[in-house]
Parts: sequence; C-alpha cells; structure tokens
Amino acid sequence: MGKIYITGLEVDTLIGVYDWERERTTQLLLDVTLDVDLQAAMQSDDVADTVDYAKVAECIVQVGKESTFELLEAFGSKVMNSVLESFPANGITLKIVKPNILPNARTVAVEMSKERV
Ligand SMILES: Nc1nc2c(c(=O)[nH]1)N=C([C@H](O)[C@@H](O)CO)CN2
Repeated sequence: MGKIYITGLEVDTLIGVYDWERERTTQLLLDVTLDVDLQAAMQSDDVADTVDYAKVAECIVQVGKESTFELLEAFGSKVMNSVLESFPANGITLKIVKPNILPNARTVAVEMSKERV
C-alpha cells in the first residue's frame, strides 16, 4: 500500500450559500491523498501500473467546472465519488480550502474521507 498526494490544486467552481457567491466562480485549493497499491509501479516503472496524479488533477478540475454546489461538503462528496469511480484508489482524503471568504480569517476548510466499498 502507499499514498499519492496532490496539494494546493487550484479549482475554480461556482460555490457558496449566498447570492453574491453565485455571481461568479470561486477558486478553491484542494489537498488530495489517495490510498493506492504502489507495488506494481515500483517494479515496472510504468505509469499505467499506478494512479496517474496528473489525470486525477484533470478529473477534479473538470468536476469543478461542471458543479454548482452551495456547500464545500457537497462539492467534496462529488469530487471523492468521481475520483473513486475513475481511478483504482482504495480510498481518498480530501481537504478543501476556501481562502479569503471570512473577514477575520485567512482561510476556511473542510476535510473528508471515503473508502472504496
Ligand atoms: N460547513 C460549511 N459552512 C459554511 C459553508 C460551507 O460550505 N460549509 N459556506 C458558507 C458560505 O458559502 C461562505 O462561503 C461564506 O460565508 C458559510 N458556511
């Protein structure tokens, strides 16, 4: 078993509870941790034997383009389901950071995890 990380992935999406948040997209920063069996790629040196983190990043950016959720939690659920449907990861942990949204905080964030069933 092993882990693959993507940190600080910039994802533009329409998200937010309030009317002013629904007038334009917001940039979120995503940290993604995938539980992956790395043994085959460690032997073969072939990207086909692992989860290609570039393709995972593309998938997540695309989910952002197509989504219009209000809550980070709902957006995160969609991201985790899309990644687990498209890639052979055994689990995913996702932290979603929303910068500069509260007047007295640098960022807000939610973190969630999902195992393949
Ligand atoms: N737990 C959450 N709380 C809030 C969210 C959210 O996505 N999850 N969102 C908002 C607003 O959209 C925020 O961006 C501005 O206050 C409020 N609380």
